[in-house]
This record gives sequence, structure tokens and C-alpha cells, in this order.
Amino acid sequence: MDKHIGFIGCGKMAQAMIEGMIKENLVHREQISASAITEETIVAMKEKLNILMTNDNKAVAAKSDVLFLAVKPAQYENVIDEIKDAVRDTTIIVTIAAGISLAVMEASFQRPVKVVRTMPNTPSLVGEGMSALCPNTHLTAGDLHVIETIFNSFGKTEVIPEELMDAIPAVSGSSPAYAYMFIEAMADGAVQQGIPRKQAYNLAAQAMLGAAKMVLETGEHPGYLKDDVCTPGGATIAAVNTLEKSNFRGSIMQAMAACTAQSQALSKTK
Ligand SMILES: NC(=O)C1=CN([C@@H]2O[C@H](COP(=O)(O)OP(=O)(O)OC[C@H]3O[C@@H](n4cnc5c(N)ncnc54)[C@H](OP(=O)(O)O)[C@@H]3O)[C@@H](O)[C@H]2O)C=CC1
Ligand SMILES: O=C(O)[C@@H]1CCC=N1
Repeated sequence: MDKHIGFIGCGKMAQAMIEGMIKENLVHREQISASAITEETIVAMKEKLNILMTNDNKAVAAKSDVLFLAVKPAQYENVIDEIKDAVRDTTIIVTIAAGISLAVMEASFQRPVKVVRTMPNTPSLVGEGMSALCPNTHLTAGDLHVIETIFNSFGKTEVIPEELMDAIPAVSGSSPAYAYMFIEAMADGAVQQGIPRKQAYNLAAQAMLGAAKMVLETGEHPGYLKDDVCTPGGATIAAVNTLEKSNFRGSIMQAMAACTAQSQALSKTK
């Protein structure tokens, strides 16, 4: 891709996307630049990613065709104030923060700008990201194609209407955290039964990966796939019964409602 891609902020999410893009050969390393605050991050990321690293946000903003704002939500206001005059009218600005709306972005730049509100996730690092995208009205079909090409290089994408964006962290932006908790819990359960720790993580994680692939690749309903595992009078249905008694599905839905409420609360403070 013949574009310069910039990142304001080079933390966990920016690194996952940059490494994903590089692994997929979307762009050469010299087509990516990123800024951070501390010398420690600048030196560490230069060493790890071999991209142009700087503490000069304006310089990154000025040279980017696509500019990711990859700082925490609380830092958006100050960062936009700093860079807004350096950003070109043709630059596509990508927000990845929970709770920052397109209206807030447009108002902060104080002029018509191309903005895409997105919600990626950290598995982008290994090319298995899931990102929701929501462009504003200033993006052309060609601009959206550029953004989809970038995000598809490190995973999959769905274009989502803005009124649903606060619900996305719960299902894909934040959900890797609870998937890791599930894997950790299964590994603990395996260790309790005498299985060595390293093998326990491999067994649990590969079972999760395989189950997810079954849903995506067979197109079968997850309930049908679950039924296929449950031998009548067998071991699996005993586990399913215990999970139902401890409100497994209800707990997950409640956690997701809390996640969505927090995203909405972040939106309201902006
Ligand atoms: N982590 C995740 O799973 C996901 C995160 N997000 C969103 O991504 C965004 C970033 O999160 P995450 O990567 O986890 O956060 P991190 O804390 O890991 O990274 C934040 C980065 O921003 C840099 N930074 C802070 N202030 C400035 C500034 N004024 N100018 C330039 N750089 C600055 C920090 O620099 P330094 O290192 O020098 O302090 C750091 O590199 C958030 O808005 C979050 O909502 C979205 C989806 C998933
Ligand atoms: O916890 C958060 O607010 C961000 C959004 C999704 C993942 N991390």
C-alpha cells in the first residue's frame, strides 16, 4: 500500500496493529511512524518495531495519509488540540478509543475532517484481530477501502452504525480479556487434575481456538455444535449442567452489559 501510516501513541494496541501490518507485508517499515511521550517507549519501540519513533506528534500528523490516535481516551482532547493544524485535509484520522464519538472528533478538529471511529482488539498482533469500523460522511468509498485494507491486514472487519459502537468493546474489543480468563481457569482446572501447567495452557487454548474456528467455518449454530460434544449420560453434559447452575451464560451477559455501560459513560463525559 502506497500510504504513510502514523500513530500518535505507541502502546499495547498500536504495537499490536503495527506488528500485524508488518507481518502481513501491508507496508514497509519506513512507511510507518509513531510518537510516544517517554524516551523509554521511543527507544524500546524503535528497537522492537524498527519504525520511525519520535516525541513530535505534529511531525507524525503532518506526514501521515492515515493517522491513528492510539492514546487513552482522556488524552484525546490535548492531543487533538496539539495536532489539529498539522493534519492535512486529505488525511484519514482513525480513532480507536472506547467512547469517543464522531461528533466529538469533528467538533475537536473545528473543520471538516475525514474520521473513522473504530474498535480493534489486541489479537491483531497475530493477524486474528476483529475490528468494528464506522466512517464519518467525509470519507469516500475509496477512503473506506483504504481503511478496510489496513484493518483486514491484521484480522477481520465489520462496518457498524455509530449507535452500536458503544456495544462493540463488550463483544470484541474487551472480550479477549475474558477469553484469557476462561483459558486460565481451564488450565487451573487441568492442573488440579494433575496435568502439567504448560500442557494445560496448550490444551485449553487450542480447544478454544478450534471451537471458535468451528463456529466461523461450519456456519453451524453454537448450540448445535455444543450438542454434538455432549454424549448422552456422558462427561460433557455433567460439566454443562454445573455451568448452567452457576449462571455461566448469565454472568457473561451481565459482564457485557457492564462493559457497554462503561463505554456509554465514557462517551457522556466527552
Ligand atoms: N488495549 C486494548 O486491548 C485496546 C485498546 N483500545 C484503545 O486504544 C487506546 C490506547 O490503549 P492502549 O494501547 O491499551 O494504551 P497504552 O497505555 O498501552 O498506550 C498509550 C500510548 O500513548 C502514549 N501517549 C500518552 N500520552 C501521549 C501524548 N500526549 N502524545 C503522544 N503519545 C502519548 C503513551 O506513551 P508512553 O509509552 O511514552 O507513556 C503510550 O505509548 C485507548 O484509547 C483504548 O481505549 C481499543 C481497543 C483495544
Ligand atoms: O478497556 C478499555 O477501555 C479498552 C477498550 C477495549 C479494550 N480496552
